Amino acid sequence: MIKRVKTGIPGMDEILHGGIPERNVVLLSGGPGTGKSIFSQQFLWNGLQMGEPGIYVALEEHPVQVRQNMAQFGWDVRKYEEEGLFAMVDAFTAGIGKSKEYEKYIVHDLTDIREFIDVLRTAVKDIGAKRLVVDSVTTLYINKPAMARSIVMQLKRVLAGLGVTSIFVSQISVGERGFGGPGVEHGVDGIIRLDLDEIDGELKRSLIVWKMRGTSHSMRRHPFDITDKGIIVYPDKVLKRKAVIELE
Ligand SMILES: Nc1ncnc2c1ncn2[C@@H]1O[C@H](COP(=O)(O)OP(=O)(O)OP(=O)(O)O)[C@@H](O)[C@H]1O
Repeated sequence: MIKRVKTGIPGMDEILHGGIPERNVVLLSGGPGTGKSIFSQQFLWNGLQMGEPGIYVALEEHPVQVRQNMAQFGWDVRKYEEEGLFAMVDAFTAGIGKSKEYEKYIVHDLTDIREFIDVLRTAVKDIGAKRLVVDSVTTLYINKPAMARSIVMQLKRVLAGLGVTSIFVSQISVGERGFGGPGVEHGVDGIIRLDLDEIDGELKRSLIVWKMRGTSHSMRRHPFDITDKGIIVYPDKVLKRKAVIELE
């Protein structure tokens, strides 16, 4: 029996037939505002509630902002940071400004993937992390798409080797069909895609598990909502992009 890591996101583990197989690297792909950051923060918060330490690698937003955003959903990570069960990796400020005074883990040069990996490895070992989120992995290779696969594979080797289950956030454009480029898509162990579609004059959220090595999973497109408590997925409903169908 493979071990699974429960996302704890209502409805999501049913779609994954129990959870994400341990050590998988999952690409969480979607356009702007589709809920990628909230999904991955909820994954880490739920891990903390289950006694699994986690790491959030912030490349898109200031770590202070990330903590604030999480607290809005009731996910106040500061206590866990003090207890050494949660770590924020600041890959946003490059250590410029006040950050260097209170951030413990800082990546100074994003073009140096070795430094990036070293900081992650140190953080994982320090807190005994079981879960890790890179938000977003796209930022690491936005200016060098030819390096995308190599960067993702290096990260995957190190993280899986350390026993961590990871979510890599992948940013795509509105209407883009893929998930972040062929090199990356084939390299990762799983792909979950979040979508936002205008249907009858209203934006509807849905997600689909496109692949997940090590397990069967729902092959349907499921609607989901974002609420004050985070994401809720509806495993008994299917979004046909024209209408929501209730399953028996
Ligand atoms: N409390 C809330 N209740 C309902 N919806 C919310 C709430 N807070 C945020 N949202 C929705 O979540 C969206 C932002 O989600 P998130 O930051 O996870 O997106 P993202 O996919 O990471 O986007 P980007 O790639 O642009 O950073 C907002 O646009 C809003 O629609």
